Amino acid sequence: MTKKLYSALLTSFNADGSLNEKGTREIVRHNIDVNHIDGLYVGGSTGENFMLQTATKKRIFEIVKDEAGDDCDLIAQVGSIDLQESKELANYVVNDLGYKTISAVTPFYYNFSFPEIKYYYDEIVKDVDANLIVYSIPALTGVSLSLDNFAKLFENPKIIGVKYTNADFFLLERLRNRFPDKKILFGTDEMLLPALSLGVDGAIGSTYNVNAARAQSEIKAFEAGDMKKALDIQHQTNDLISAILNNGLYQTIKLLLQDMGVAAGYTKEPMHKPTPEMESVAHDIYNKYLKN
Ligand SMILES: CC(=O)N[C@@H]([C@@H](O)[C@H](O)[C@H](O)CO)[C@@H](O)CC(=O)C(=O)O
Repeated sequence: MTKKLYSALLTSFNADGSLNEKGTREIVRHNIDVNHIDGLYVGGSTGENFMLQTATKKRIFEIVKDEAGDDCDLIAQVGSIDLQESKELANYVVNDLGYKTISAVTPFYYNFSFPEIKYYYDEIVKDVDANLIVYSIPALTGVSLSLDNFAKLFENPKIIGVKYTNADFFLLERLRNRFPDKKILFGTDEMLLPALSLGVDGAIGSTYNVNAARAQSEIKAFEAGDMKKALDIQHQTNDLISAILNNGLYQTIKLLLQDMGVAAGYTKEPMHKPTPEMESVAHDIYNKYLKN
């Protein structure tokens, strides 16, 4: 399989919202030992990163690096609307922990100009010996980068690609066509097959924590030219994802991991803890789509 599959790593929290180190380590191990994942995207949306204090973010990066070692590729998402925090996190994960690749979400909330966004990225990566992958997720940040915006960001040789979580497949095709040597990792699990057909280098997503086997089979079928099999698998995957989304995304993935024997813990407030109904639905989803 030449296309790489990364899990957007979940973080395990205790009922009181504190970090559950043991559970987070179990999620890492499950991805490596059971999912045979190519890599982990640490500190992203799925890790509930944007609700965490700097010290907690640092502890998670440290735990994951300690647990994973060199067993899989690691990308540390250090983006923040506090540029100083992003630079502090970049310096910590690269110089203290040994991460080789960092990522940063487009700065959001204050409607930054593109020159301010370019400054943000160049500042984050300039003082560390690492490469950076832009994290573009317009639906959640409200920041849509144009093809020319990407071209300007990519002028920095340390900015090696993009985690593209966007339904705009025309822009995706234009990016692939114009930047054949930049890494494009696709972030919408429901649309993996169309993204593969446009030539992405791989995928990063939340549902791969529990559905990596199907995604790997889909990629293998695609690479073997069996589009019918690949589409059949995408249909199965999207039945699963629809059920997960309808039941509560991160809560349900954590409940599914618990059915797999992984202490995935709770989500962080204000996200609600699962209700008995959600727990029952998650068990049904596991039994229907994931039980071996
Ligand atoms: C908002 C969100 O969670 N997006 C996911 C997807 O994997 C998404 O959960 C999946 O496609 C189901 O909708 C990823 O793009 C996010 C991601 O990679 C990250 O955690 O940074």
